Amino acid sequence: MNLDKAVENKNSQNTGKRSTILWRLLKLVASTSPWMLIASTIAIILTAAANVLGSLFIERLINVYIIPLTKEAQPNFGPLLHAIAVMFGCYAIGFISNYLFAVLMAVLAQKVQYRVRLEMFEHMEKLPISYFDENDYGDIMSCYTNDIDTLQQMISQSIPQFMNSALNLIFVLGAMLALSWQLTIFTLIVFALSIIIVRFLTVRSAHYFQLQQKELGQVNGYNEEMLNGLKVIKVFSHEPEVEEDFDAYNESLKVASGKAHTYATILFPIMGNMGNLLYVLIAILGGAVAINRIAPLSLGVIGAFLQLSKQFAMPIAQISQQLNSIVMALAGAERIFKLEDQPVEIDDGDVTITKDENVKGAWHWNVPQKDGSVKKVTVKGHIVFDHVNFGYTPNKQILYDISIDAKPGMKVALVGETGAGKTTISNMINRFYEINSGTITYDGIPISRIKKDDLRQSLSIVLQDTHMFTGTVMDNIRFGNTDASDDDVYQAAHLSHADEFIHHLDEGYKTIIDGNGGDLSQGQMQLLSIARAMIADEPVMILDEATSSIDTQTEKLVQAGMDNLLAGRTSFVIAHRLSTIVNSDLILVLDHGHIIEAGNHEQLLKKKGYYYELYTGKKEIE
Ligand SMILES: Nc1ncnc2c1ncn2[C@@H]1O[C@H](COP(=O)(O)OP(=O)(O)OP(=O)(O)O)[C@@H](O)[C@H]1O
Repeated sequence: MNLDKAVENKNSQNTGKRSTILWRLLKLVASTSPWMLIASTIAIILTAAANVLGSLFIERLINVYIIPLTKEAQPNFGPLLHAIAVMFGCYAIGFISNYLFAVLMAVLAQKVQYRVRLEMFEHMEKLPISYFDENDYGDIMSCYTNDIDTLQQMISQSIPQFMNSALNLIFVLGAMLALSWQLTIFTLIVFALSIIIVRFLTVRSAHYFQLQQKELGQVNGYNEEMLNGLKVIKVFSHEPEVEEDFDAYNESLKVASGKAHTYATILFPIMGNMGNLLYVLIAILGGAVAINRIAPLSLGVIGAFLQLSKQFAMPIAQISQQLNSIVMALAGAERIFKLEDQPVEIDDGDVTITKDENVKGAWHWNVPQKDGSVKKVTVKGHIVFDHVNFGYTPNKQILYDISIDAKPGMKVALVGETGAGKTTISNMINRFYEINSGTITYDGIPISRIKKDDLRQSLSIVLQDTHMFTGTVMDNIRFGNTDASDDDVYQAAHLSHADEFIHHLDEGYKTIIDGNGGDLSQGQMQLLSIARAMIADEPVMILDEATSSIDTQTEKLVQAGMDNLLAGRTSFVIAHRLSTIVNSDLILVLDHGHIIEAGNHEQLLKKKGYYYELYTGKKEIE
C-alpha cells in the first residue's frame, strides 16, 4: 500500500477519535473556567461581526456618501466624516473585543495547563508499578513537557485563531451574499478549489506531525536512558554504538519533522496568493458584469465585495495553518488523556493501620466488623504466604507455590541465584503487584483487605537501588517519618553507622544532597536509606540487598545496629553475602521461583544440599 493511501485510511479512522478528544478537551476547558469561556466566545463573535460590519459599510460609504459628493459643486464633507467615524467605531469595537479574546484565552490556557499538569502528577502517583515497567520514562516525560506545551499553545493560539477565522468566514459569507449572490457563487467555486488543496496538504502534514511527536518521545526516551547509564557506556567504551543508535532515532525525527513542516509551510503561501488571485478575478469579473450591465452592480458593491473577498481568503489560509497545530496538539492531548485514563491501583481494602503515638513501635489494625464497629488489634507482624503463584505477565510464571510462615519477630532470609524470585517475593508483600493465586495474610488478615497505603506504611523497605531526593541529609533521613525529631534522626543515623560519614560532610546533617545523591557513594546512600528505614519504626522490614555496596567492615557494624533494630520485628532479608544472614531464624533457598530448601543455618548445612554448597563455596550465586 503506498503511503498516501495509508495516510488517507489512517486519517479517516482518526477523525472520529479526534472529534472525541476535541470534545473532551472542550469539556476540560469549559469546566476549568466557564465564565472565561463564555466571555471569550462573546468577544470573538463581536470581533467577527464588527469587522464584517465595517467592511459592509464601505458600500454605503461609496454609494451614499462619496459618489453624491463627486456630483456636487460645493461638497459638504460633514456626513462623510460622520460615516467614516461610524466605520472607525466598528473596527475599534472589533479591535478591542479581539484583544480581550486573546487575553482571556491566554489566561484560560495557563489555567488549563496548570490543571492538567497537576491532574497528571496526582494520577501518576496512583498508577501501579506495572505501568512504569511497561512504559518508557522518556515517553512519560514527553507527555509532561512537549504535549502539555503544545496543548497550551493550541488553547491560547491555534483554537482562538481558528475560531476567529471560522466566524469571520461565516459572517463574511453572509455579507457577501447580501451584496451579490453572483459574485459569491464565483468566490465559492475558487474557495472549493482551495479547500481541495488544503485538505490534500493537511492530511499529509497531520500524519507527519503525529509521527514527529512519536519520534520525539523516542529520542527523549533514548536520551534519558543513555544519560542514566552514561557511566556504564563509558566503562564499556560503547560511545560509538550509542551515538549510532541515537543518530538513527534523530534521523527519523528529522525526516518526520521535515516532512511535517514542509507540507505545513507550502500551505501558507499557496493560500496567501489564492487571496490575491481571488481579488484580481473579482475585480475583473465585477467590472465586466457592471460595465455590460449583466447584473445591477454598483461601484460601492464591488468596492465592499473586494474588501470582503480579502477577508474571506485570509481565514482560509489561517484555518488551514491552525488545523495543523490543532491536529498536532490533539495527538498530544490524546497521550495526556491516555495517561490520565490509565487505571489506578485498585484499593478496596477496608482495614487501616494506626501508629500509637504514646508507645514507641506500637501499631494497631482497625478492622471493621459486620455490626459496623471497628475492632482495634495490635499489629504483630505475622506474615504468611500460602501456596502463592505469580507472574509479571500472564504467559510467564515467576513464583511457584510459595508458602512461608514468617512468625512475629522472625528474621527470614531469601537466598538464591540472580533472577530466582527473591525481590519478587518482597514485591508481593507490599502489593506492588497482585498475586495470581494463593493467599498472603498479615496477622491473619488477607493483605487484599488492607488499605494499600496503610499496608505499605507498616513495611519498611530498603532497596539496593537507593533513591535520595534533593534536600538536606536530615530531610532525606526524615523522609521515613516526617514526624521524627532531630534527635530521632541522629539516633537512626548512629544506629545505621551513617553518622560517621555524615560528620565528615561539609555541613554535616545540613549538607544538601543534589538530585539522586550525586556526591555520595553508593554505600553512603545505602547507609542513609537504612537510617531512613530505621526512623520509620515499622513492624515489618524488608531489606533487599540493603548492604551490598557497603564494605565488609562497616557492614558488620551496620549489621549489629540492624540486629538491634530488627529484634522483635519481622524481617525479610535478601542478601548475596551469606555472612549477613547466617543468624536468620528461617532461610529460604529459591531456585527458578521454587522454594527448594527451608530451615535455619545449621539445619541447612546438615542437609548438605544447595545452601551447603553455596555456603562452603562449592556453588556460587551467579
Ligand atoms: N517488572 C518486571 N516485569 C517482568 N519481569 C520481571 C520484572 N521484575 C523481575 N522480573 C523477572 O522476574 C524474575 C525474578 O526476578 P527478581 O528480581 O525477583 O529476582 P531476584 O532473585 O531478586 O534477583 P536478584 O538477585 O538479581 O535481585 C526474573 O526472571 C526477572 O527477569
